[in-house]
Amino acid sequence: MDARNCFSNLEAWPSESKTLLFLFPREEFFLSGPLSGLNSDLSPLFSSQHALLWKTLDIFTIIGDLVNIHKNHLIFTKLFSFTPSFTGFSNRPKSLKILLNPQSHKKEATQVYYEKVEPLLKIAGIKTDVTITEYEGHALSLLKECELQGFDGVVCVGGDGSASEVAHALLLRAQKNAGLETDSILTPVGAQLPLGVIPAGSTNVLAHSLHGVSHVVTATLHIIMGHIQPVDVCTFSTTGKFLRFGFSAMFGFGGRALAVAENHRWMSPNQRKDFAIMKALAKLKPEECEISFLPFNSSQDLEERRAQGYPKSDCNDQWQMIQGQFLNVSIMAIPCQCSVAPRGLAPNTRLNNGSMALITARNTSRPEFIKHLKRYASIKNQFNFPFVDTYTVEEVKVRPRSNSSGPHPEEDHGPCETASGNCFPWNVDGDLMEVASEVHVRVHPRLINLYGRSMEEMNDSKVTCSCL
Ligand SMILES: Nc1ncnc2c1ncn2[C@@H]1O[C@H](COP(=O)(O)OP(=O)(O)OP(=O)(O)O)[C@@H](O)[C@H]1O
Repeated sequence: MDARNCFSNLEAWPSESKTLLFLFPREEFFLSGPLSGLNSDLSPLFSSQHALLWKTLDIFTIIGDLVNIHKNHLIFTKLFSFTPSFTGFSNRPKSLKILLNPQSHKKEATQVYYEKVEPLLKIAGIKTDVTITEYEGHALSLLKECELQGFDGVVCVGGDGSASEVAHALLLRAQKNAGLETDSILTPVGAQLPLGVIPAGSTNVLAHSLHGVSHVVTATLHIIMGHIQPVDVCTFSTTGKFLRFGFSAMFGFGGRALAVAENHRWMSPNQRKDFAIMKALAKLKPEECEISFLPFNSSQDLEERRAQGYPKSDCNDQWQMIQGQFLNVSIMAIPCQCSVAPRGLAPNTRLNNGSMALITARNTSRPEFIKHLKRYASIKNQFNFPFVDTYTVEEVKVRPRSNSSGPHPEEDHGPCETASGNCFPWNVDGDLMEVASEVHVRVHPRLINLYGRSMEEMNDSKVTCSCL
């Protein structure tokens, strides 16, 4: 029903204060009229953010004198109160642990939090405990030990690297709490607390994939409403040793470009990103490797598969293998949407379908590879190239055949040198992971709950309106 139809009967109402409960999924409405008696805390809602708030909140209560409805405007003579109604939102948090990376992107996370996020959390009556991280890995070490009893969720304000570090830390903590060995994690247990992601980084792939947009207020409102979205997570291990949890990874071009960027941290984030891509393209080289993968068996119900126990590494007969020279290998459990790839780096995967996209780009000419990269920004199919293959998988093993094809270790975009020999750069959620040998990636369905709602669910929901 059109939300405006709900109001057609209201003209007959006596002109006194009313309490109205409306359900307007994704409708855009504006309030206007003197806001007399309105709690001053609420005023930010009616300034620059109000249109967005109305679009995003599903249910809210208005107490005031409604005198007219004109197009999308609800006109009040008085407005005493305006509060989101949380009836039925059982996951709505009351207390949150906030981890804020002040160094993300152009160092704007602190301002973003205190100007845009905190006022909304305050209005919603949510208590917060903020830690501003002081160094890389601070969130991880803090979440190992800190008391989380009494918190309903953890929120990360930062970019993908920070969000991934916090997700990794929450999952590691869950394994320890469950008494599980963390040296080699085969069947991990899920994180105990949901994670909210406030985008304040340079790419914000996780927030974009969750909300369809990288938008601070939208992300905050999902947290306030307690919208929970289960999300698949990958484990990365090498020679049987667990390395980390993560959502996506790139090997080859994607790993090398990140390694260059990390070596030029002194540049501004945008400059660094452009420089790294240009340099990695200029020195484009294929990696000789063997990739084995276990195709996703979608015919089996997820629950059934979980009950059978994960992973299925022992089903050796199902494994497939490809080998040769690859310019890039992407392994993604989430769509990885971002401004340069609005449909996603892996548009065919979903947040929680229990599978990963394996996308391989074999060796080709530089212009052809660039054409493929440019397609990510367009509406054309980025995979429609003879050298690109896509697979839907549950597990992948990437084994670089030798280090000889890579450039000299002194160059900052090739295999790096460690005490144990050369190693290869991987880009895991925007973080550099350097590994000398085979990397084994497994997907674990719905291992973590994130605050948000998948785009498919939002698009599927029916527009309803109920007036009480
Ligand atoms: N105070 C700090 N100083 C330096 N590094 C930090 C600090 N706090 C956190 N970090 C680290 O900074 C890394 C990158 O941060 P983050 O991902 O938030 O920003 P970004 O790289 O700008 O964004 P994106 O990953 O979206 O491109 C994270 O891995 C995190 O561990």
